[in-house]
Amino acid sequence: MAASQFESLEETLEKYIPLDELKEVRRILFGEGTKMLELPQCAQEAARQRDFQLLGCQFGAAREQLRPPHTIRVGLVQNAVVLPTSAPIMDQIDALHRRIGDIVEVAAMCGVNIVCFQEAWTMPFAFCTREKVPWTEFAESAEEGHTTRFCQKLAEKYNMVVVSPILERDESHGATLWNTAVVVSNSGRVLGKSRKNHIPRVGDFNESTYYMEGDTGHRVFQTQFGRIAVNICYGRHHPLNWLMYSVNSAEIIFNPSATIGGLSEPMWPIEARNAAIANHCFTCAINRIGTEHFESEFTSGDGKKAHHDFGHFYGSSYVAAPDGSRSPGLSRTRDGLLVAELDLNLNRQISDKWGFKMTGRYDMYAKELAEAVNENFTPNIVKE
Ligand SMILES: NC(=O)NCCC(=O)O
Repeated sequence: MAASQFESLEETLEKYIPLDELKEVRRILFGEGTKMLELPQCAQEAARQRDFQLLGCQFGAAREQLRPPHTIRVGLVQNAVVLPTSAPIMDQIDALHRRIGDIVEVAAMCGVNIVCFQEAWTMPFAFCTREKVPWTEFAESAEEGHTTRFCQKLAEKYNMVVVSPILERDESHGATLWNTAVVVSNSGRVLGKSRKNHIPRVGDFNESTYYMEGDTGHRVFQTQFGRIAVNICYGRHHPLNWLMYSVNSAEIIFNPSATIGGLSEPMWPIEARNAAIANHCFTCAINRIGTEHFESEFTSGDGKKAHHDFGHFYGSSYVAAPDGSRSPGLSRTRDGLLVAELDLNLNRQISDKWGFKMTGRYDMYAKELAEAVNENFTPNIVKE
């Protein structure tokens, strides 16, 4: 079966594992913390009509005497591009706006407080081509662009924080390009932006042709619903990147991504989940779906034949919790909305239990790392 047809690991497990063993398999693979979340009938019907998967799950926390539950809902959106990559740029962007508008309306029916879209959601993931034209024309101002205006309308209409990862054009700094997530508050105002810290140089991910490593550090955004941060795609391979958002007190770290089966699929279920465990926070990993075809052939610089596509973006978006549990993944092949209810009290409860923030030797790591980046560093190896 082709990768682009295999629906999901969860579906295969359910199909073939006997019911009495499935419970244990699920406990070991996904942890005990997640329950399915009942979503309104009208939302389910709308998702069916609009042809996307709608999945709900719930992460609880123990009741406390002094703090009320801190329950909020996040929405993770994964989607394929709507029009061919050769269509006029504005038509491609507007078609994606319409698709996302339809999905966000359903997120609102499900009571979502914070929604996050996939990396560079307004465009095909064209960086594999290394062509500047026409792809750089998809770039927009983070503060005043057409897409930010669109997200502001959604945010205000639905009282929802919107995390919108785009290709940014920064006119104030020499019209430079960045891979940026814009965070729009539920008031409709732009709260700020966070740029991708780590730029891939692997396989067909030739993004360094277009933009450089981000300069916004590890900022965290205080929203009405909780403190959030955005670790864009390739940053998920860097445990210290996750750590630094957590050092700045993020309660939820979103990881909008674009990645393909041939490259990263076995790593996908582990990295964001491990980050949730290691940092006592929630993480939300989002990946696009589909196969995007580009008119000009490009090579991967590996001696193999030139080709017109990247391979299959495998979706599988999921939420992971600090206790090690995780939601089921969305489909590998369909557009989808994952609605997850989180009790953010779980973060401190797990921190009190495991104490990684206490047992972590940050002073020692900081000192040794400061030495390691020194020009005269020699590795600390004991030899006979
Ligand atoms: N978009 C992006 O950074 N992809 C790189 C490949 C990966 O991280 O799996």
